[in-house]
This record gives sequence, C-alpha cells and structure tokens, in this order.
Amino acid sequence: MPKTPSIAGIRAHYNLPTLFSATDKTFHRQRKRILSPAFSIKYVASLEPLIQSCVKSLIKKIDSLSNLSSKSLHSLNATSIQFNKDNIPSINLFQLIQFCTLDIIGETAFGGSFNMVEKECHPLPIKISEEMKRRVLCYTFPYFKMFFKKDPWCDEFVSNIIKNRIEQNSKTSERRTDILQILLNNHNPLKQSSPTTPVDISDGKTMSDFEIQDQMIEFLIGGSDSSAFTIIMAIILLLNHPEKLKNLRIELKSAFSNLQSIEDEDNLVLPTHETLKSLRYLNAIIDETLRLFPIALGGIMRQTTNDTIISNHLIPKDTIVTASIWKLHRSKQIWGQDVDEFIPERWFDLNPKIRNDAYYPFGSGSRLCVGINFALMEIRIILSALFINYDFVAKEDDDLQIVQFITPSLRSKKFEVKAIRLREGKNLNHA
Ligand code: HEM
Repeated sequence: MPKTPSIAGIRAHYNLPTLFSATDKTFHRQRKRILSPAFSIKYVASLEPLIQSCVKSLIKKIDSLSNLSSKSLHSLNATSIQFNKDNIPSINLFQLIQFCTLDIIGETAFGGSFNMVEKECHPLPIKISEEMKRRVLCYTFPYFKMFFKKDPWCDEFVSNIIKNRIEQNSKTSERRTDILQILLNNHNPLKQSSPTTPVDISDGKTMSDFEIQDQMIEFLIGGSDSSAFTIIMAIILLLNHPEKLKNLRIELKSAFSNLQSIEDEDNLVLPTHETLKSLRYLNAIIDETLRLFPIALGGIMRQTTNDTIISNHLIPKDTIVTASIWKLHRSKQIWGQDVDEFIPERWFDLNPKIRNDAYYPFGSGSRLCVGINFALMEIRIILSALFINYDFVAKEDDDLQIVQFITPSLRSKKFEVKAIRLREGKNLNHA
C-alpha cells in the first residue's frame, strides 16, 4: 500500500519526493535501488572506523565533564553538565547521545563530524527542526504560506558540503568512503530541481544537486534522532533494572575478556562491532527496547488502492489506514501478561512467527527502514562502549515524559546522570 499523499507535508516542495516521502511506487523502487548500497551490511561495516571515532569523542567528553568543577565550568561552553548545591556534577546524557548520533551522521554522510560532542553547539539541528516545522505548517495552512518564510541556512550549508566534495573529487581519483560519495555516484548535474522547480518524478534513477541535498537532510533527521532515542531508552531501562544491566556486563566481560586488546592509545575501550553483532544479551536488550519504545509509535499512514476486506470490515479504496505499532508491540494476546515489562530474556526462545508478524520497529516490506544495519551497528557500539567504560547513577527527579514530532523524544530533553569511570575496564570484574 502506498503512503498517503499527506506525507508530502514534510517535503521541501510538494512535488519533490525523497526516499521516505515517496508515494509513487516506481520512483520509490528506483530511488531505493540507488540508495540501498549506502546501507548494505558490507558498506556499513566499512563505516565502523568513522563511527568509532565519534564514540571515542563521546567517551572523552564524559571523562572531561566528570572531572570538571563548577568553577572551571564558567570558562567553558559546556551545556551538558550541571552542578547541584553540593558541587556534585550531573551530565545530561540525553543531550550528549543526541550530539554523538548527529556527529556520526556528519562523519558518515556529510564528509566530516559536526564536532557537536566536543563543542556542544552547532546551528544545524535547530535549523533543521525549524525547517521541518515550517514545511508542515506550509502544508497544513497553504493560504498562509507567505508568512512561513524559509531560512536559506540549511540549503546553503548542505549545498556547500556537496560543492566542496565535487571540487575535491575533480582534483583526485581517491574517494572518501561515505554516504555522500554513494549519492554522488548517482549525481546527474544536468537534472534540474529546486524547491521551486520540482523534480521529474518519473526519474528516480539519478539525482540532481537539490535532490542529493534534500536526501542528505532526510538522512540527518531519520538517522540521528531515532537512534539517539533508542539508545537513551535502553539506558533508562537498564538503570531501572540493575539485574539486567548486570547480565549485560557479564556478557561484555566474557566477550572482551582481554580488554587491553581493544584499548586504544588513549586507554579507551571501544568494543568492535564484529563481536558485538553476535552478543545474545546485548541484542535482546536492543530488541526489547525497540519493542517497548518503537520510533513510529502510532504507525505510518497508508492509503488503500482497492476495496479491501479486513476481519469482515470493508475498507473502501482510497481510505487512509494506519496500524499502531505501539499497540501491536504491547498486545497481551501476543506477548503475554508481562508485555509491559522489560524482559530481554523473552527474545531467547521467542516463537519466530511473533518476530515476523508482530514486531515492526523498522517497518516492513518495500518501505523497510533503509538505515536498519547502520542504526543497529551504531546502537550496539554506543551502548556497549558506555557500559564498558562507565557506571551511571541517574538523578531521580528527571521528567521522562515522551513527546513526538516526526520522531519521539524526551520532553525535557534531559536525562541527567553521575558517570563513574570503570578505569581500564578493571572494575568490570565487580559485575
Ligand atoms: C533506531 C533507529 C531507527 C528506527 C527505529 C527507524 C525506523 C524506521 C521505520 C519504522 C521506517 C518505516 C516507515 C514506513 O513505514 O514508511 C523507517 C524508514 C526509513 N528510515 Fe529509519 N529508523 C532508524 C534509523 C534510521 C537511520 C540511521 C537512517 C539513515 C541514516 C534511517 C533512514 C530511513 C529512511 C530513508 C526511511 C525510508 C525508507 C523507505 O521508505 O524506503 N533510519 N525507519
């Protein structure tokens, strides 16, 4: 079933589809074919060093924030840390993880990290969030379009990155291994499109400058917030279930028994994805987090193309339908009476039919999330790096209310913790 035409509300122009917002089947198939190589298991594996470099910055940042005093804070632009009246620091892990997933997209798709973890400021995420709100408002209230002025900042920022890369490519035959390069491999400089001159949707096989630009913005939105939300929810669940965290530590300890072997020159322990991808408990934690807190909480709307009968109900052609992923993932009938509880162990002997038919954190079929391999790798690396290197103690009064605009998030934008360093992994023996 195609997506509803209302998905055009998030496009740069009503007639300018991206992979996520495409409704035309042929266009979507062609576009997916040219973009999928950027997310194949093999290609994503080649991005691991870029992801690890961002995770390393995250660990270093938590180290440096943990060693700060409230006096030294004044001289720094550090928004991820607060001190209570007894001068005890608490780190906003939610913000740091969001910065880290943005840096990862910067490094893997935009040609270089945005260094948000390090500097704690970059206009891009705010500008993008404002632009998305503008697009939705223009679509919802078309008569008031002229009041919602477009800020050219995002377009200029991304188009400069593309121009620089094209120029760099013209000077050397060496190519950077990243998502931008894959998009540029399908670049058609003769194809015209912009927010005012929309693309010819019969051609999903090549991409104009503006289509590349807009697709990169889509990867930035889809690829950072969703992973960050999943990671922070997994951390919150684990800190609330110390016995499950203990099991994770035992698994990590046995998988990386020789921590020195994966320590880098800065004494940091960065677990390798080759080992992480087959850790049973870690992967069950991720599955269970995505079951309890899927990104597309209410499902994504589709439109029927024919009269259809479902459970004796006639759904006429052109009806907008949606299936609530939240309800499906929390059905007692399917998952049992303990459906609302965090039990990673349920995945060990789960009936494969339930995984196939009642678990859709990444969607399914032709519209399956293109970033699934990328996201899983990123989540495994960040979660394990954090728990191998730190113990966290959460502040008790944090507001953990979830809100959603395109992707879900914590309303407070905060999850504050005290980070206790497990030096050289030695303390892992206490698990
Ligand atoms: C935990 C992380 C993630 C979750 C839970 C998630 C979830 C989803 C879901 C449910 C869909 C399907 C929506 C539909 O039914 O139409 C989707 C599609 C998509 N996702 Fe993700 N996503 C994640 C990470 C990523 C990443 C890292 C990227 C890119 C870097 C990405 C890019 C996309 C794109 C482009 C689509 C549209 C695919 C298509 O229509 O063919 N996502 N995602």
